[in-house]
Amino acid sequence: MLRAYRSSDVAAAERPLLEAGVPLMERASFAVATVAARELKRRGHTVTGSRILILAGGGNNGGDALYAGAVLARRGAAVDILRAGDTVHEEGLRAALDAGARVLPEDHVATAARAAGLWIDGLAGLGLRPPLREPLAGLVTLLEQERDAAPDEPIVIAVDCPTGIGIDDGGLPGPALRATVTVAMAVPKPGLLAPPASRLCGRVEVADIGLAIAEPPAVATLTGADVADVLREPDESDHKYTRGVVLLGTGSPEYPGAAVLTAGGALGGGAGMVRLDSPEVAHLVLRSYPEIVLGMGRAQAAVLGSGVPVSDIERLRAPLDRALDEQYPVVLDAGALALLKDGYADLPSTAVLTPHAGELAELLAARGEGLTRQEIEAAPIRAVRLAATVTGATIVLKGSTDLIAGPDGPVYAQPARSHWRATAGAGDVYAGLLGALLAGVGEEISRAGHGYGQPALLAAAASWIHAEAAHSNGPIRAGQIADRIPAAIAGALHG
Ligand SMILES: NC(=O)C1=CN([C@@H]2O[C@H](COP(=O)(O)OP(=O)(O)OC[C@H]3O[C@@H](n4cnc5c(N)ncnc54)[C@H](O)[C@@H]3O)[C@@H](O)[C@H]2O)[C@@H](O)CC1
Ligand SMILES: Nc1ncnc2c1ncn2[C@@H]1O[C@H](COP(=O)(O)OP(=O)(O)O)[C@@H](O)[C@H]1O
Ligand SMILES: [K+]
Repeated sequence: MLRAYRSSDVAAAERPLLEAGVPLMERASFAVATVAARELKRRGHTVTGSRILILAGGGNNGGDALYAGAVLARRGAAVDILRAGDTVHEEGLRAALDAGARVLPEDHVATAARAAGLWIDGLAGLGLRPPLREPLAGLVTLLEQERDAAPDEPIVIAVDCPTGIGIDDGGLPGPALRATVTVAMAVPKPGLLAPPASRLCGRVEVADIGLAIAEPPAVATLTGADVADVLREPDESDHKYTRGVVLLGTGSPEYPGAAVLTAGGALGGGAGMVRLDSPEVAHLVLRSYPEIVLGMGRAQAAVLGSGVPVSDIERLRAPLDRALDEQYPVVLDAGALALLKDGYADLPSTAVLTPHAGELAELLAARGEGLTRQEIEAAPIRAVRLAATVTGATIVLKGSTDLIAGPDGPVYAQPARSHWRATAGAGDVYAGLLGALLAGVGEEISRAGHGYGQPALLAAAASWIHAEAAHSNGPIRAGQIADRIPAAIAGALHG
């Protein structure tokens, strides 16, 4: 699991080590220089003979970059230093100059940026409160223009974070310097995992500088190994009912395919049985999946609303009330979200809402929290947390990176592996898959009260599986994503 911590938690953990004289900056700069050398090699270059631009701001982030410049200059690189800030880390600057680096005159920035094959962004790190002020804002804008104009894009190594991003909230309130690789010191910070800031980070590498943080993470990303831990494999004591029954209240004459796709997601996700309570489209679903059973009945989880138009949502009220009364998990998608606009003031965390940004804006507006779709997209971590707090439910904000928040615990940020996933019906497949995961541990969830944390963890696991199943170098249909879920699960369980 990638665990991201707020900058204040990182600073608090660093303090005693710095007071004890632990050379954190030396370790950090060595990690940056190592990554820089490796990236040059990947492109067929050597450190010797390469031209490198060190962007040194006034804080310790600039210090890291200057010491990294010293290491690279000693290894034969031609290193130019851009002093951005009235003061820079003096020892770092001396080390770089002693190793043969040179300080650029101010009016040479554009020329030096164009000449360098690799830039090290040490303009600002954890101490930054965006948006950038002048002169940094102008400098970053100029560098971005130079990069766009360059025939060969330079490699940009961000020290700790791309300068300008919202480190703790994932926002992008102004200009920021996009990176090829971000070398996160000790731990990632929330903006490295969560959009929109995460889109500027390139590949995130974590440098072990010997710092451990005990606090719970603010944002986390599951890996395949975490998903394997979360899934319960059937054993000799299982039968279809213990595996979990998923009840679908999905699809309608207007959107019949949604019933097929949620059924595909639930069956692919390993439900012991899938029941369908949508008589008007039952025959269509049976044609694709003869495994499904028709009608209401006992269930360990329900999936409601995918492909149900607002004109028809009253039919979802009975299955929703039943899930809430019997305390089993329920996924509320599309049409079912409209049902929540009146009443249902206090939902349990076992109700999992799966809106995209537009649906989340409507849901929040109905609860007196006026956030536009654009505001949600600009600060989505804040929006999912807010939605979880005001509803009590678990929220999955679907997008290029799915963001998942429960009433407590971290926000999970699960990135897509391919943007071909953005196709009609992919969300329906997700809803069905999530239903299967929730049903498989449904009994455990109800027994542990409302199982805080657990539904969010399972929703994050479903996002990982969905992203894996949708991984593709070319177009993919939602039905194909459903078909590839079993292989994605097998891959998580058995590599
Ligand atoms: N704390 C430490 O001693 C260690 C820190 N490390 C590095 O140090 C960094 C943190 O160092 P600092 O706390 O010095 O912070 P920074 O290096 O991020 O310095 C903040 C600088 O940005 C400027 N700034 C802040 N907001 C601005 C805005 N909106 N517009 C323009 N300028 C702005 C400040 O005036 C200051 O010069 C980490 O990210 C990491 O790279 C590592 O060396 C490991 C040890
Ligand atoms: N840019 C993107 N890249 C990858 N996946 C995306 C992107 N945008 C959205 N998605 C995914 O596509 C799906 C869209 O779901 P949704 O909006 O409910 O559409 P539908 O109702 O047609 O299924 C979600 O699983 C979401 O995570
Ligand atoms: K930086």
